[in-house]
Amino acid sequence: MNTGNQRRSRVQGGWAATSSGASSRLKSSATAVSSSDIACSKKGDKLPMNNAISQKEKMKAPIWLGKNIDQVVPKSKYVFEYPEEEIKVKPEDQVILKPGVYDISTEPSGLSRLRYFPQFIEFSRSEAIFAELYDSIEWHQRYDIHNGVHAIQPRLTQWYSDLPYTYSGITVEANTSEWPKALKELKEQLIEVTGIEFNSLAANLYRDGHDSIGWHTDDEPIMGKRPVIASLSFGEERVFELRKKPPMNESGERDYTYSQVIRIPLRSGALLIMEGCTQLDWQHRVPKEYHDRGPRINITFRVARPVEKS
Ligand SMILES: O=C(O)CCC(=O)C(=O)O
Ligand SMILES: [Fe+2]
Repeated sequence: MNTGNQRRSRVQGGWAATSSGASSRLKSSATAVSSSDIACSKKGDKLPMNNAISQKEKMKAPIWLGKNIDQVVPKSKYVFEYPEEEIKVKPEDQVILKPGVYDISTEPSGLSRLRYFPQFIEFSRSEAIFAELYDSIEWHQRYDIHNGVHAIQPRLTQWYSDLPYTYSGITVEANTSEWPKALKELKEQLIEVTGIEFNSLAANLYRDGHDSIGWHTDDEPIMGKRPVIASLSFGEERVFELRKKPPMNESGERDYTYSQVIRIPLRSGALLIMEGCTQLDWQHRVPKEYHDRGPRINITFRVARPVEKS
């Protein structure tokens, strides 16, 4: 509502500016605009009195106060301003199907590298190995601890190493029992092709499509900072997924909504080697599947060394 000393004239849907009000603001910010330009007044019309707007009103008068159809709009008013909020776009999921060496990220921490050999072991041998491992490994049902709560692992496992292994809140004791023959042979074959002296292994038996392993990293201290992990698969094909770790927020949490995801089908006889910073900068998992899947065995060869106490 206009009060006596705040009176302005309404002209064709806009507020008629005063020479000392909005018009003076426009003059100072762009090319000089005369009061007749601004007010679209007929000759002889009276412009509102300058002193009709209080000093306070002039200060808070909105920028569009003097806008009118004849007004020359200073270009600078339409300069595009970038939104302050960061716009995040989730990169498209990638699928790796061809054999090769894949450098999946380069962070300040270093390079994360995968080596993928879909048919490292020929099919008939891999099926024979599956049968041998299924029968000869003493499979265990273990539990994870999440936030103090025990949860049954949706798979069976075994660990072979002179050292105990701690992950997901549980410690699996060292297991110095003799390795099944197939595992000894596979270890020698991998040492030969990689030059890495693997000395430990974790075995998983996924009984069907409902068995899985959740997002995790194999970053147990006994494996060192940039472990090389060689993973062999036998039996039913399952999809192995990796997702990039985003930076932590102020509360130490990570939001994976926009993370890059890589999928790799691991069929019987496939070898996948994770190395460099893959355990630092990425997580991996084998998700549940909702259609029929037969059993699958996965063996991950690792190098475990006692952790030096500082
Ligand atoms: O089953 C797989 O392919 C992965 C197993 C794994 O990530 C693990 O044992 O840490
Ligand atoms: Fe793992």
